[in-house]
Amino acid sequence: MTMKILITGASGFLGTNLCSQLETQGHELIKLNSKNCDLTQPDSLLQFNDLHYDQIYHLAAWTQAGDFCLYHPGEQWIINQQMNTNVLTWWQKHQPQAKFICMGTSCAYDPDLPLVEENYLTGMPISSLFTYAMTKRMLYAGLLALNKQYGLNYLCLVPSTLYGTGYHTDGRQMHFIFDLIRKIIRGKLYGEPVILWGDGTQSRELVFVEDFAKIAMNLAQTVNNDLINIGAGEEFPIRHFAKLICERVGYDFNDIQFDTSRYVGAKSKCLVVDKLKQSLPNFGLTPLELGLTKTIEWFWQEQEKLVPAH
Ligand SMILES: C[C@H]1O[C@H](OP(=O)(O)OP(=O)(O)OC[C@H]2O[C@@H](n3cnc4c(=O)[nH]c(N)nc43)[C@H](O)[C@@H]2O)[C@@H](O)[C@@H](O)C1=O
Repeated sequence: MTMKILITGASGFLGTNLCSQLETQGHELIKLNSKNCDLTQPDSLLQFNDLHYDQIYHLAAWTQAGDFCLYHPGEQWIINQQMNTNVLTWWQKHQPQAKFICMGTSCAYDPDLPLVEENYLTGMPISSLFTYAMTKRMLYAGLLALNKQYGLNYLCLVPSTLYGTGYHTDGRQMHFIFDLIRKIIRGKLYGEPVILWGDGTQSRELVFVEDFAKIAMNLAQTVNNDLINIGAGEEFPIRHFAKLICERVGYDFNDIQFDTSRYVGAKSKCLVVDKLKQSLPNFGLTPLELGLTKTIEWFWQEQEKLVPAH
């Protein structure tokens, strides 16, 4: 069955991948981005009322990786609250028949508790990401409220860090895996020192973006009114990722320096994925080694933008 689907954040990293897979399935897409629809404006979505959507994917969020959240909490609160409120209001008023699928964040969890769905609204998020985390908790609170009062149907997906081809190339701060690749390639090409943040023992897990998009599309068809973690279920220290990249780029891992004065964030961040496994028992993720090889190949293709000589 082909569907009418509206997507916010459609030109972002996940949005691009998701749209291309939805298009392959023949769905009719309305793709929104910050250029064709300013979601901070209350009436910005009214122009899309002509269609009645089967699904709305709300992917847009105002954030960047690295230490960006430390320095922009005020803007993050205002912009994300405005966007989420406007999108939810429009859904309730004009598109209540649509299934609403949106993104949570792993940093909403209290790092001292197990990262299991029941704890999403429990305890305190890590202080460096507090504001962003709380806006995502409020988005989820909005889903619960609209479901309770109006019976609207939602799905909230909580991703671990995504990686793969098609990440942004416009100079915004990068999630660690892309920054590691960028720095190690620069070390290889230009002999620049490779300086990573922290002592490299902090751990993260990765999910290949194409896998994430497939999982999201699958769960959107089968799961109603729930919040589900989407992770690999296995995390590795930053050093491990750096070693894998060094092997593929041809750079000596022993030449890497670690700056313990830089942003570290959570020491560990591995989502409990029991619910995901119950919902999709047969789904296998792209192995890390393969996903990393593909991501590095894409980096080389984008060399001019991602690792320019100056
Ligand atoms: C999904 C989630 O993702 C983000 O949270 P994060 O996981 O803390 O951020 P990250 O990917 O930038 O770093 C992961 C780890 O890697 C270490 N690290 C080492 N060396 C580099 C480095 O060179 N660059 C970066 N960026 N990190 C480095 C860094 O110190 C940290 O320990 C938030 O944007 C948040 O908004 C969010 O939702």
